[in-house]
Amino acid sequence: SRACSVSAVPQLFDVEYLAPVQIGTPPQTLMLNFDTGSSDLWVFSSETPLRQRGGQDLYQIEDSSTAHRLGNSTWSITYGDGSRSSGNVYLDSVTVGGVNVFNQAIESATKVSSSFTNDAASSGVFGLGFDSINTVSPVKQKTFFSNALESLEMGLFTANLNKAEPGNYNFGFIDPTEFTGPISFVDVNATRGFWEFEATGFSIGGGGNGTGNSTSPMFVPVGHSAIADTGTSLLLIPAPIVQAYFWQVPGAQSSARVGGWVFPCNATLPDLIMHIGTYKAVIPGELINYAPVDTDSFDTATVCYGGVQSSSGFPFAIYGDVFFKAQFTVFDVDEMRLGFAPK
Ligand SMILES: CC[C@H](C)[C@H](NC(=O)[C@H](C)NC(=O)[C@@H](CCSC)NC[C@@H](N)Cc1ccccc1)C(=O)O
Repeated sequence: SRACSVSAVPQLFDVEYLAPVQIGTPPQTLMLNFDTGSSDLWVFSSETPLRQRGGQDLYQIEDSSTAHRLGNSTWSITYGDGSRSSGNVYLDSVTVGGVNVFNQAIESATKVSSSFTNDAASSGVFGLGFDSINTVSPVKQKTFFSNALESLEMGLFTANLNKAEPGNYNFGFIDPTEFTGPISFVDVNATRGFWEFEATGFSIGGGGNGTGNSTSPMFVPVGHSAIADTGTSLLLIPAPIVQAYFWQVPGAQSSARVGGWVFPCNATLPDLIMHIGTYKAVIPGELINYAPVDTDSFDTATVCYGGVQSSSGFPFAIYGDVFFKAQFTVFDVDEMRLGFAPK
């Protein structure tokens, strides 16, 4: 089929969104982390050492009649959070929501780091970045989207993620029921292999309880490069913006112990508006209350962790799932652009 849709299921605290992928013949369905911030499709498999498994469903290579080894090829990937995995490469049939790619490179893990072992729900990562950063050696392999492109109605896919309930990824078409108003587009720079774009600044909106000030909030021109990364949970942006935001929240502080900005869970959080070209991406305050850090047994006040944190340490901002819960996003490789619309 020339288009497809697949559900995106949030895990606890929306830390990641997993989608079902069929691999091999007969089809084996695995839940994979759809990640626009990387370009390797890798899975836990029958080659993953027993002590590095943690209950994940596995790609049983020997059970697939269409699997064949990609000779003397290996892969090895490191992610921004320090997690890593590596292994061998097979070609096999992959189907997502009914769209099939016959000889998709599937990277079988013979080694994974502990954060992957400890994540029982995820059987691997489904890269949706640009082929240039695929790690297979000696010959880089293409992503599913890249391989499926010629058979898709339109050369794009969309992300429609939700807080604590399933959303979906669509390939080859834009579903007008998933957003409101016109889609605003911004150019993509794929030089670093990511869906990279330029944001121009921010403003801080009214509180969640409609106490927004009568005049429109002041635009602050803190321009920055950013990548659209569905594989990152939070919205990581320049420290001055995060500071200015949490200075509006009584009791908020940047905690070295916790490793980021925290605040009283009963705080009313203002909206954060990221300006991208002429588009104003509103992230409602309630999405910025990411999760409780801990409950102080001596009083009801609990400490909560910000869904917006600093991107210092990275060469760009990382617009992760907190952003995609608020904005319908189009990843358009035909026109090399990203599209955003309110939901
Ligand atoms: C430290 C490694 C740097 C970041 C770089 N690696 C990358 O850029 C990789 C491809 N992408 C990533 O590490 C990031 C994007 C760049 S962050 C600087 N996205 C993917 C990540 N969020 C997905 C993930 C999924 C599940 C578990 C953890 C992480 C490299 O290999 O050089």
